[in-house]
Amino acid sequence: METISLSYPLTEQFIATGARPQVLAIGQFDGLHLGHASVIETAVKLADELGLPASVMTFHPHPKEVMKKGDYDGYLTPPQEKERLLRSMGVDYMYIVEFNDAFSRVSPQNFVTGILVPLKVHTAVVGFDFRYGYRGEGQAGMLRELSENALDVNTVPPFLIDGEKVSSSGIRKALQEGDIRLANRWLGRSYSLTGTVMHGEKRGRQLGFPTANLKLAEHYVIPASGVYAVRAHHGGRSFEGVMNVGVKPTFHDDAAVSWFEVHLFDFSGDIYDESLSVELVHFLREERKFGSIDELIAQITKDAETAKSLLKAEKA
Ligand SMILES: Cc1cc2nc3c(=O)[nH]c(=O)nc-3n(C[C@H](O)[C@H](O)[C@H](O)COP(=O)(O)O)c2cc1C
Ligand SMILES: Nc1ncnc2c1ncn2[C@@H]1O[C@H](COP(=O)(O)OP(=O)(O)OP(=O)(O)O)[C@@H](O)[C@H]1O
Repeated sequence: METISLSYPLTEQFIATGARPQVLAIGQFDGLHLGHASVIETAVKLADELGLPASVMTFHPHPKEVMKKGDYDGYLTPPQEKERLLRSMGVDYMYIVEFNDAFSRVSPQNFVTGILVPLKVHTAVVGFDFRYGYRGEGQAGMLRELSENALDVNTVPPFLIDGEKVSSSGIRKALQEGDIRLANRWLGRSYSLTGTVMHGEKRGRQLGFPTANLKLAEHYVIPASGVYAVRAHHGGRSFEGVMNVGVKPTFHDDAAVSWFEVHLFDFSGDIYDESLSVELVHFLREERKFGSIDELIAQITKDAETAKSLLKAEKA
């Protein structure tokens, strides 16, 4: 897969060299959840049938971040993760269109005549509720007409689970409320955070539970504080473990910033400054203030046992 950064208006040089008949899925696609997968899989299948490349167009930064909408709270899948997932779905080209104030004012007509037509899009694949252009005034059904029949449109019906439309906003809400089960079900995989291992407060080792403190690599949607059973990936190897997301109230009265501390089972070694990805598989409990260190140790010992049995049950 090739990743191509674009900004509006497209340059003459890009139009001359980069445009090709293609099947293009368009959307924000933050999270690449099961609803997004149904749109992208439709594009990949259609491209295959037509013998054309399959491409995906997405926008960065997140429009809600640029528009300073109050409810913007980070990425479910920052660009690098989106790239990795799209590659694994068989996409040939990923276009990342720069989203800024000026782009937010481009009309639906200009989005079509200034981007889709010069890109030589053969078929645009979009979800039933896809909106584009200034104030989201453009609808899926208008794409063909706005292009003067230069492109076809394939509109994908809603992907529902238990009668509800799978959506990025639903996943954000579930993560923030500690409903990791629903978030993971809608994502079709476990929510994952990637970061660099930093020095912590050096207390973990004394507790008998050394922890890798994660400095998140991107502005992620932060899941609810509490303890999670996790699967972690480091340098091509995978480990199971437990993670605490929170402020460590047993030791701090007024901490404002969350820590992401992972204790990996069956691991010893120095991984400071290295990259670690952590999949949040189950929510175990809320973070608590313990009256003594012994009580905290006893609870973490129980957390580790619970995590091991839940993760084992999952593999069976
Ligand atoms: C599985 C797990 C659960 C934890 N639960 C809590 C908790 O409920 N309350 C709390 O104050 N700290 C909790 N902690 C955080 C520990 O206090 C922390 O790991 C310890 O302070 C060591 O971190 P440090 O070396 O950065 O100080 C938990 C840590 C882990 C690994
Ligand atoms: N559940 C779904 N079923 C079918 N298509 C979907 C679904 N969710 C999103 N899409 C489509 O995928 C593309 C990307 O959508 P977008 O990222 O805005 O979706 P979303 O998950 O509903 O986001 P949000 O919750 O922030 O509105 C759009 O074309 C949209 O119509």
